[in-house]
Amino acid sequence: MDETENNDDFTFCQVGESEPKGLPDVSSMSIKDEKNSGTIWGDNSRSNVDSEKQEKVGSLTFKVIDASSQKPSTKVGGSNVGSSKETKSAVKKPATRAKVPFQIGYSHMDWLKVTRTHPDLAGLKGQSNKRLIPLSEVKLHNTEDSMWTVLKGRVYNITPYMKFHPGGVDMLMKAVGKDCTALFNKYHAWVNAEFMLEKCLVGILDDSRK
Ligand code: HEM
Repeated sequence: MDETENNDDFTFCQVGESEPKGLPDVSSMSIKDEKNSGTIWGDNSRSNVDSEKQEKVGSLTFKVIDASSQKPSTKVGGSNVGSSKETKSAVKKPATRAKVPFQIGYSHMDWLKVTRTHPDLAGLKGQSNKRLIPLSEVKLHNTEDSMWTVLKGRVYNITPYMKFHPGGVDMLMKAVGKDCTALFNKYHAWVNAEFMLEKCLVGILDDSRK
């Protein structure tokens, strides 16, 4: 078989015998039951804890330990094990992502089909999509029949994409007539909009003009 057809491209890495340097010896550590010791850190590390209080989130009860005056003696790879900051950040609620009901005919695949079949999604009517466009012109396109946005320095006509947006029309409306790069990155920096909106490109943002 030709070597280029060979799918067997796994990379194996040999694990050496020696212990990695700079890590604590975990074999000597022990995790004690709450009933016996009250903590999983063992007795020594608790001696300079400032205060300890019980807190409740939903059905979970946990202890918040304020060790702010503790010296950073147990640093491993840049993180201070058992610091009060870390203990508290575990309590932080995760950001909720509202699920938008899926509409038949408006899936990602449906959108891709539209981009392949529609002759002029951007509404260019023969104009070049390399034209330099000032933000003032983008701002004018905030009506239902023409909605423009700026994303990463490019100007798009997102009117045809509205109903296909998995985050919903209302969310995408926040992008209309302005630069939505920050919002876009906040919600989904991983989305390849350059590819998805390729056919909606109307021009390049002109930074030199207002
Ligand atoms: C302008 C270009 C945009 C494109 C091409 C786009 C595309 C997408 C895509 C492909 C998803 C699904 C991502 C996934 O499931 O991992 C998504 C979800 C989402 N988008 Fe956008 N988006 C854009 C702008 C925005 C803006 C400006 C906002 C906020 C104001 C926003 C808010 C959201 C939210 C909240 C979701 C999550 C919906 C869910 O989890 O069900 N998007 N978007």
